[in-house]
Amino acid sequence: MPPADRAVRWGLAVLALAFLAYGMATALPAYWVFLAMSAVISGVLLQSLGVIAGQAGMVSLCQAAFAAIGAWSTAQLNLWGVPGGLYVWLPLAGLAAVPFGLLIGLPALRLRGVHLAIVTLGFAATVDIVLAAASFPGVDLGLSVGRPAGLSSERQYFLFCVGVFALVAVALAVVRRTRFGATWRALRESERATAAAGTSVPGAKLSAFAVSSFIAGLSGALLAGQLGMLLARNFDPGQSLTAYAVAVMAGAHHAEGALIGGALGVLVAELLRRFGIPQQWANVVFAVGAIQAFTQGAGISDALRAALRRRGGRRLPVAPVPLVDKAVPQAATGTALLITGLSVRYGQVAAVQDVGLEVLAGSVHGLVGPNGAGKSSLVDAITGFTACTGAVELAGHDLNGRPAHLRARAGLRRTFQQDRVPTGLTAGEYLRFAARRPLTARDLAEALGDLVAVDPGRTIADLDVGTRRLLEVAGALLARPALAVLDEPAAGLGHAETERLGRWLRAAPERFGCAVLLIEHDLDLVRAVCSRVSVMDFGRVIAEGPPAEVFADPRVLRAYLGEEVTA
Ligand SMILES: Nc1ncnc2c1ncn2[C@@H]1O[C@H](COP(=O)(O)OP(=O)(O)OP(=O)(O)O)[C@@H](O)[C@H]1O
Repeated sequence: MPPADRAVRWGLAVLALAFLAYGMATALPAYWVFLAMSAVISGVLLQSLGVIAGQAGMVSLCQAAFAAIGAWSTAQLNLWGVPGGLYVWLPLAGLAAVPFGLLIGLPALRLRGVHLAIVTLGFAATVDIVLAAASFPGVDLGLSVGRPAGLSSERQYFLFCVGVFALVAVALAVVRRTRFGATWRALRESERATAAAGTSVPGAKLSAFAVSSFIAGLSGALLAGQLGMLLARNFDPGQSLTAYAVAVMAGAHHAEGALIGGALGVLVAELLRRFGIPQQWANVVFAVGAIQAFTQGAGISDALRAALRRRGGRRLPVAPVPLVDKAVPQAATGTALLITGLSVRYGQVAAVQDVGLEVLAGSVHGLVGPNGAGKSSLVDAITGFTACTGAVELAGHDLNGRPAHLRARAGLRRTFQQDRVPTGLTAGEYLRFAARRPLTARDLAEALGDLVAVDPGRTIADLDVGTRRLLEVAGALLARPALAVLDEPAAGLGHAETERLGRWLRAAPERFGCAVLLIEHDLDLVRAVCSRVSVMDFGRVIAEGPPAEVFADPRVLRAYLGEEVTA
């Protein structure tokens, strides 16, 4: 969708929310306004989960603890009488939660899944114990958190909460369009692919925790303003668990999902109360909803958006445009990649042994060999994903000891044999994320029209594996690296797609100013696009030269056919 259309759509959504909120504030009885306010505040907490769990794909079971820190800070600022009232205390409360978010983010650098869940739940329990022992500031004195003059009535405060929710929603929507936002969604799918695109995985995880804890801190401050007097049980670990289940069920990574989740949380609790059913049953309802969302791979907001998309019909594909334009960067000269004495071991297995390889700048160099020859291990070692001995130089710069994302930033890009393209992004978002540079509409149209043949707005989850593979190649080349290492890009492609890929690879040095190291089992493709080929067998390079010579080499025939061949 063009940015102008998106801005109009967001403007209309905010306007609709403002009208709805104003209508509710004026028409509903005071009790229902209070409930609606609770729903919106809980919606803000769910927005924080939308970042950490929904976008970045990390489990966090301590969001209520971050909210507690926000609420505690608000109560303390109230006790100190810091000027500005809630307008000032609110952002300060959000900021107060950030150091704790970063602290919890640190174990997340190494832990995933259930291990991270245990660490975050442990933090929630710790905060609960501390709060139970030392009550909120001002509570012992009977001092409740005051609201500024303009927010004194419940109706005014409800509208203020809606305003904060809308502000967070718009800010998150803006971030979502940026490379920063795309990074979180890429992280969710594959840390290796995120690093391969030149992004620091620790940085991405910590930033997600920082933003998420800030938003959770805001929700705590809003709750402090709503209740005035706070108790530890407002933020017990059970609240964090329930919030996680509701966020998954509702799809809190979208603003409407967070709002629906907040409303469901309040409505289910209210219904149970009216029918005299214990409140714990609400958790059963949300757990079932979360399981349903996990199995479907989509929460309520995703399902709603999918239904709207179906009603809106399919978009027209982008028209193909010619591949070569006039402003072609010149292919560089010299050496793009120089490897000397490189070895990789996995315990007793010597996967790569003392390999030397030179890829000339501006060339397409093939790397072939039978299964298990050590090609992928060599690629992992060059690109910083596997420990190795030996030296790797990119365009004269020593890469030894550098982590994968810094090698990518230095101009060494790669694709993966396994499908690692982040499915939550659209094709256009992925290319912008992978390219790490501003792409013109023409860049996008050429990549998506000529190589990949897909609309930039299509979500990658809807694309077949072959199309995703081409998209990954396009992303690596559009980054204009010094060297693009492509690990079996033609695997799973049809004949027409392989031909398109071949045309792109042949044109890549001239068009993108890069060299290509092509690891491939399709030897026809290798013959068609490579100026030189290296052949590996049992971890060593056994032959190197122009394709015609190499494929006639008896050692190569022996490696492939597994039998003695006389020259
Ligand atoms: N993580 C690992 N642990 C132990 N051994 C491994 C590991 N990865 C690869 N190997 C072994 O290292 C050797 C080289 O494997 P590698 O995957 O690099 O070969 P390849 O040429 O890429 O094969 P293919 O064409 O099938 O992808 C093989 O003997 C393989 O079994």
